[in-house]
Amino acid sequence: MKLVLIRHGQSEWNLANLFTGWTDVDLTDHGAADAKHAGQALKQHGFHFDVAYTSYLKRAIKTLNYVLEETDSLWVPVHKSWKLNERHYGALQGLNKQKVAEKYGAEQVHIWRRSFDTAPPLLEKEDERYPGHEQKYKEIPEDEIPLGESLETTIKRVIPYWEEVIKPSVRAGKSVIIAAHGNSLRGLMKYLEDISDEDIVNVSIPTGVPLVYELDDNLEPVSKYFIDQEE
Ligand SMILES: O=C(O)[C@@H](CO)OP(=O)(O)O
Repeated sequence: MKLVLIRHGQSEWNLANLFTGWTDVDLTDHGAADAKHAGQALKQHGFHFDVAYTSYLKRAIKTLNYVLEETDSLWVPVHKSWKLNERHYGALQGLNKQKVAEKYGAEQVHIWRRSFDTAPPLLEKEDERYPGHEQKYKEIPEDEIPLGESLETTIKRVIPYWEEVIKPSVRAGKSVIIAAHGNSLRGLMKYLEDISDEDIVNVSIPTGVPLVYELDDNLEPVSKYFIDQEE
């Protein structure tokens, strides 16, 4: 069985080097082109999909749509969930990564960006960036609306969604693609590959490049590879 993961193509805030998290920024033209190339590469390698999963954020949704279009799979059911959203970056959202590094030090910024269990500074509920103010998050119980997430707390929402919703589709033999984000996908990779809390610090995922897992009958990964968009 194969499972395809793809991080969205370059977003406006990737380009501007801003902490993004749940901020719903669009793809750049470059990001849209990356997503189309990813779809073309998947098609060349014989991929087609039966079902797709993505987040509530347009950079992932649009990336998925480009991939589905290029693989003649626009018809497939698409399931969206906030549980696949990027890690919420709390009070860092909207700040420039370089400027924050100048103020707090590169090491602190690396810890905020890549550590397993360090959360960013949290938002206040009165903050306009609080997700509870947005229509699309009205379904989330108030005590589950994040004020800022570590990778560890992101995993606590991503993995139940994988186990309860996505995994049954894979187990049923469906060809599944998940279009999501750097840190929601790092959380899933950590779980699938049993990567340690220490080693996950060194894992980053490129934008707009499909990552294929080949899974055995127990859905344990037996191999993984990126599909190069230039091929
Ligand atoms: O800003 C963000 O939300 C993420 C993804 O772009 O950044 P990083 O995990 O690389 O800090």
